[in-house]
Amino acid sequence: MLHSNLLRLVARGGPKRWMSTTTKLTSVEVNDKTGIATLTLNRPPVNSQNVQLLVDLQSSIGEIESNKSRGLILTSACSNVFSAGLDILEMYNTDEERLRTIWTELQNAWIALYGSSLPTAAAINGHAPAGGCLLATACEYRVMLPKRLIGLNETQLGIIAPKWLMSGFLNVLPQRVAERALTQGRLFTTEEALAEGLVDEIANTKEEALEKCAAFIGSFTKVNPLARSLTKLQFRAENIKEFEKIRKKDVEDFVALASRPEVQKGMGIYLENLKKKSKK
Ligand SMILES: CCCC/C=C\CC(=O)SCCNC(=O)CCNC(=O)[C@H](O)C(C)(C)COP(=O)(O)OP(=O)(O)OC[C@H]1O[C@@H](n2cnc3c(N)ncnc32)[C@H](O)[C@@H]1OP(=O)(O)O
Repeated sequence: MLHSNLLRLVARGGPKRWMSTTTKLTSVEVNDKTGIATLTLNRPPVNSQNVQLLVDLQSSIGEIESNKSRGLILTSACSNVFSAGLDILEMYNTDEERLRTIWTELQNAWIALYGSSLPTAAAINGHAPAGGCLLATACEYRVMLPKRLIGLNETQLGIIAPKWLMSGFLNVLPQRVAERALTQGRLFTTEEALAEGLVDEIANTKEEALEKCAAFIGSFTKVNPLARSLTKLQFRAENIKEFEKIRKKDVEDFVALASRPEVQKGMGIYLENLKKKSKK
């Protein structure tokens, strides 16, 4: 009996169980041994964040919080991209109501992750521009694969990242470095990101990145969970309060900006260039 149970565990790749299926654009797997949940973004080819991905992400975070996991690791099912940020195709040539929904769900996903009381870590197994960087910096710890890119490149698209979107970035980078990077729309290589403190460690494989994230979460084993989470949230309270004050206006500001003809035109050109590059 014991032997056949062990064989089943080995066949499943160790003491893991699936908590939700991949019919959604995210999936959750909890390691029975460590109690740590891995939340995987699964929208190939680049995990661009459409409304559904953002809604599924919130639902997976809620699931992990309610199943009493010990921590959350965010990662990607795409081989070379953590997340390419907001789905530009969804923002291009659309109506104001859709833009309102996109931005509201981005806000909801960010606050669910940034304000989570659980220990959170990102195993950044690929590029993480814009909204990808937003999710990674909403976590408490980041481990990234070599020779990938991460940063907030919004100004390159002719758009302005609002204050809340910069919060995580500003939590980890000195103001001087953050200001320069944001105004330049700079994407950091993994190695530059490590040198500046934007990521905490480099790992050579996704598995190693997941292990390093799990070790970070494991470092809280001897800390009282309530004391830990209240301390974390004290650090984040000011940013969360400021965000709550402006969140409705921020949606309307985004809709006004994103529907401007010159911004729409810029998105069209940006998309065309992306497509040209991917066909090369
Ligand atoms: C007023 C608006 C405010 C918006 C504010 C904020 C935040 C945002 O998140 S805006 C999104 C900004 N994102 C980017 O600038 C990233 C763009 N993508 C890339 O740089 C690369 O794709 C990336 C480095 C992530 C990956 O490179 P590759 O692995 O080489 O993949 P490809 O470039 O070949 O892409 C494959 C395929 O995906 C399409 N794609 C890529 N990114 C997006 C995106 N963000 N939205 C929609 N579609 C995207 C790309 O065009 C290719 O499509 P096909 O040509 O049809 O294969």
